[in-house]
Amino acid sequence: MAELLQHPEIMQKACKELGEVVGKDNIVEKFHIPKLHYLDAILKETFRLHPPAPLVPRSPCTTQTISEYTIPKGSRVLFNVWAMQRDPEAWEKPLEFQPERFLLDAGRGDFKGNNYSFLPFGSGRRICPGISLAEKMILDIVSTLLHSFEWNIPHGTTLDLSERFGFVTKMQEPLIAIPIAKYYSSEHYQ
Ligand code: HEM
Repeated sequence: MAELLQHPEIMQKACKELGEVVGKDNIVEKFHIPKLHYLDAILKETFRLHPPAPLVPRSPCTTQTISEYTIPKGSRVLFNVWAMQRDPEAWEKPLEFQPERFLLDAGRGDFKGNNYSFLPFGSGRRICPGISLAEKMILDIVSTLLHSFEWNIPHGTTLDLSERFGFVTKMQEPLIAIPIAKYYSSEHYQ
């Protein structure tokens, strides 16, 4: 939501897609979600720039040598997914919020951990088992928020997208956004 408020043109495109797929005075339902390709690209771009779990831990069960590094058995290794997903060698204009990059190359947004420059849910045998639940819930919630309300930040304020680094990434300052009802009928909000 913060990135969308920062990029009104992207928010507008997402709302246009919702208007076409869901219809102006209908509520979002489960069968609409797989048709929301642009919103899905927004979710992937958000996970790329702001992975909720920025460090993925591993511990080798035997001593391993990778390039000139020896990693002793049992040591704690943290994969910095946050940095990997902003690597300029893997991503064009890595610091820009551009959902289109996932529309042009759908394989890049694979959550299964096969693409080592995009690992928001980890990879391998300890990969997150909640991927499909998380993806469905977030798309369900964000699509409903966008389709039901127009969003603005409070007058005279600016958005601060800086993050608090930790086990789970959070915004440094909580997002404050003001909803304005979009539907004519109040039934939709009950
Ligand atoms: C935005 C949503 C979520 C994100 C970004 C996320 C991310 C992650 C990541 C990065 C890992 C570590 C994977 C690895 O070590 O390779 C993980 C592990 C795990 N996640 Fe999630 N997760 C999310 C939601 C969920 C949900 C909804 C559930 C359960 C309903 C869940 C259950 C788990 C469990 C049980 C593990 C540990 C798996 C293991 O160690 O074998 N996660 N998650």
